[in-house]
Amino acid sequence: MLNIATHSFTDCHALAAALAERVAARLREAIAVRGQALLAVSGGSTPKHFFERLSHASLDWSRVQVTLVDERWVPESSDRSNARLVKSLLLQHAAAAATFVPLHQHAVTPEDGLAALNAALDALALPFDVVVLGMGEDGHTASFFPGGDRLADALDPAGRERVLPMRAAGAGEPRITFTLPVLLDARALFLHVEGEAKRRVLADAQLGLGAGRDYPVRAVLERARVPVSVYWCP
Ligand SMILES: O=C(O)[C@H](O)[C@@H](O)[C@H](O)[C@H](O)COP(=O)(O)O
Repeated sequence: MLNIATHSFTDCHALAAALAERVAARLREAIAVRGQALLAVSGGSTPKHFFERLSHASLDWSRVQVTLVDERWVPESSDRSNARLVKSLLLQHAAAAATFVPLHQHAVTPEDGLAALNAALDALALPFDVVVLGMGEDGHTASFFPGGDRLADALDPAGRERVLPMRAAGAGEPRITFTLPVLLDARALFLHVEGEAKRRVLADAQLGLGAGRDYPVRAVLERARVPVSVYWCP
């Protein structure tokens, strides 16, 4: 039995507001208990309204570290950069006081940048308090792409790496991604999915039927130790 709580909205702005409030509450709780909070967000197009709402949340952002679940290996000057997205939409207003830990390093390939990235990640107070995942219509989440060259390593329950490079036909540029064990250590897991096509993909992944059995997102749903809160709107 999968541990999933689904929150459906008819209006995506209402979803963004509700998700931002839930995430903010978890960050406040972490600050109250541990004096700091660690948030990992996804990039792509889905989280834009959510980022805008969360950027106004009233909490002590100076105690919050923000990073990405995964990143495209492009400089911040690229429109494809998730860091650029987070900086422009999330790290503004109240959230401008947060500390951002980017994944992309000044190196040509993710492999070349791995040592520098691992050194930078030592600053993170893992485990994550909150992880917000997205999902693609091919069933990928984070950079766990179907057919990804390091997919098995990234999903390996016994894997020791915090991050791994990933290349896949559907990924565009090379990626860097937190591995599944690190993401599943999170104290709270959210999956933000919008649109009818993705609803069907997620339903197939939940049922584990046909193609759904092999969708990488199913590994998250199956192995999560905390409930996965799915936030969906059409
Ligand atoms: O960098 C990325 O692409 C992401 O972090 C990725 O995992 C994303 O969440 C999905 O691809 C959904 O992307 P959209 O929101 O653009 O559909």
